[in-house]
Amino acid sequence: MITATNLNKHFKVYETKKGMMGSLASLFSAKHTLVKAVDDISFSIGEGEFVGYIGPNGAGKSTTIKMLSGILHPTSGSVAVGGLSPQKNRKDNARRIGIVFGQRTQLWWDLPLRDSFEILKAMYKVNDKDYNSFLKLYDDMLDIGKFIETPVRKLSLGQRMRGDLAAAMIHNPDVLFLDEPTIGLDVVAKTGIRAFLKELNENEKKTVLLTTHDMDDIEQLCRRVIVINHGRIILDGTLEEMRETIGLPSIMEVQYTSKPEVAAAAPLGLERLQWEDSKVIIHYDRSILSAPQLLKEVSSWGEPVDIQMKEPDIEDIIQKIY
Ligand SMILES: Nc1ncnc2c1ncn2[C@@H]1O[C@H](COP(=O)(O)OP(=O)(O)OP(=O)(O)O)[C@@H](O)[C@H]1O
Repeated sequence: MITATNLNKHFKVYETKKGMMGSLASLFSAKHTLVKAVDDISFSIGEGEFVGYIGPNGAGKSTTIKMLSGILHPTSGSVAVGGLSPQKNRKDNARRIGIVFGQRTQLWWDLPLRDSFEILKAMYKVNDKDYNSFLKLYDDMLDIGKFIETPVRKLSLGQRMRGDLAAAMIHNPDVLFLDEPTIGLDVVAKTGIRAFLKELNENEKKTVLLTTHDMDDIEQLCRRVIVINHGRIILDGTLEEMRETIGLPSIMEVQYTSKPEVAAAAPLGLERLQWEDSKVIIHYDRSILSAPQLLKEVSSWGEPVDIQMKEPDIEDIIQKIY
């Protein structure tokens, strides 16, 4: 369904000098550095897959998505969506894909949400019957009926994101590219968006490529993850394989009634300890040390009043892969 073959995108970044004369000189200077934003990557995603595309800031995720959606041309190599090149068949590709960039909106800021939908309906030449089914389905799944008459600028971030997701699906594409769709959302809004994406994949059979910095998105939605760093793929496999390869650390935060007395001899599997007054943050390898074993250990250090389990950030995971 989606393939990238020996894909490269290199950007020439020209050296800029300070001051007016410097800026003028830079115009004629040939000095530049080459940024290999995407560096010889290949992958293939089948119909109906839900794949997490993860990596630290500047890894090359957005650049890949921009090439898959036809916004950018590869320096070399190729991409195909449903067998077609997005660069050579921009219009056909646009009908087949939906895109959401969490940091930007494709909705018209001052218009009610419904007007944005109607503009997109006209752009994609969606007939009335399909449009009405779309409105019904997305009201059921995202509750958009509640705020469809509200100008986009007055929507909460969670509502705006739901509007953006619905807008990306107005022409019923088979493939969805999502670049950080849960960024900045609170827990409740994130849960709603995840439930919607799960339904879209499982019931509507959409193929999804998701970029996120939130490990919970990955855990709850993706069976497969592609990890990219410095433009290169460093891991492509199931979540279980990623866990095995990395020995994924888990985090437990324990709040005590007073400063705890941590035992000098750490149990096997405990990797890192951080103190913040009466709170202790523990990074541990759960393939060696189970949560119940750790709970028993931390209970002997003092009187816990609150215990929270956390997943590591994507950045922690990438660091661990290296
Ligand atoms: N138009 C451009 N000109 C020059 N360099 C660019 C351009 N676009 C991206 N880059 C560089 O390419 C690299 C990859 O950027 P990209 O936006 O794809 O990363 P990302 O993985 O999406 O990061 P983030 O998680 O921060 O969004 C970075 O070093 C970035 O500075």
